[in-house]
Amino acid sequence: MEKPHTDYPVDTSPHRLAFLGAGSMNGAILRGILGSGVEPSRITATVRGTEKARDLAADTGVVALATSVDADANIDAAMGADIVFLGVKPVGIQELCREIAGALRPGTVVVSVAAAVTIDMIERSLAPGQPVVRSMPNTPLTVGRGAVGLSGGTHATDAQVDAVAALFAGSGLVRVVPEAQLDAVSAVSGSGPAYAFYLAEAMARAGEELGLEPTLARDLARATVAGAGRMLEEPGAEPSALRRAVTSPNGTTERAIATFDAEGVPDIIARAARAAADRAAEISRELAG
Ligand SMILES: NC(=O)C1=CN([C@@H]2O[C@H](COP(=O)(O)OP(=O)(O)OC[C@H]3O[C@@H](n4cnc5c(N)ncnc54)[C@H](OP(=O)(O)O)[C@@H]3O)[C@@H](O)[C@H]2O)C=CC1
Ligand SMILES: O=C(O)[C@@H]1CCC=N1
Repeated sequence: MEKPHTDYPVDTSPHRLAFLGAGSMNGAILRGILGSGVEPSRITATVRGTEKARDLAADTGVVALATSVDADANIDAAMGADIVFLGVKPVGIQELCREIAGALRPGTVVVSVAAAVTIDMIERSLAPGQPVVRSMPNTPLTVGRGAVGLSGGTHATDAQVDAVAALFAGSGLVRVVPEAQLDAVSAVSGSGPAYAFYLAEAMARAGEELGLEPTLARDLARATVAGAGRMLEEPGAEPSALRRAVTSPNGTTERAIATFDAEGVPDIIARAARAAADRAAEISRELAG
């Protein structure tokens, strides 16, 4: 797989990894890491359902355990691991931490991918001194095109944060940020793939309204959003310059962009991102009780 832009060397060390919860997000991280060349034999994953565990093992080659039939699955997976990725919903993170706390070695790094669960909440649910990294990844990691913000906890050394960054680096852009910025990262890149897919959905509907066959409208929209995204990966690519290159003076695109501007689309996007960040803060308050 072609390597995305990153400032971190890609991990080549023989860490053993555990993915506790392997749904949309942890599943995407797992597949991205495998795509960057990490051996499946280094990875144990857990899910609740047996069928999901079977499918995951068949699809990826990792060991996949189901908590519904093996009550100790999370403990068994965490016990041998150097780095443990917590990939359950925010409301389940602290309980999962308490479940595995006694199985972790002092040097095992616990990486949360959950929105809104603070480092403090995670550290308080683990043994004192356990290294924690809080991350905000996104699902394009699965195709090696992710974006990840991460922050080290109180007991995580720079080397441990770098080791986690290096794991992500094989499948996406990685930036270490202050924890206070992670809700903003979530609002831009964590949720961001959904915004791009939403645009593709809306463009397809617009094509249909203009008389295109539904399949044609969907294919055109999909190819266009994917193609535009690919252009943004070229060295030195600037969204505004690429947009201007499509926009002929007094042409068709100019009329479309003027409509977006007149309808306040940039403001709507800013308000949507603000709503996402506010929701993260709200979930943090709910979890803190
Ligand atoms: N989806 C996204 O784009 C992003 C998600 N996140 C974060 O990722 C986390 C997971 O979200 P997402 O992947 O969307 O959710 P999913 O529901 O897709 O995945 C959750 C996974 O956790 C498993 N699971 C639930 N409880 C347990 C348990 N006690 N032990 C082991 N496995 C368990 C589920 O198993 P089963 O499948 O068998 O039910 C499932 O595989 C959330 O905290 C979210 O904030 C962060 C950034 C982006
Ligand atoms: O929607 C959510 O809560 C998660 C966090 C960012 C993307 N998905």
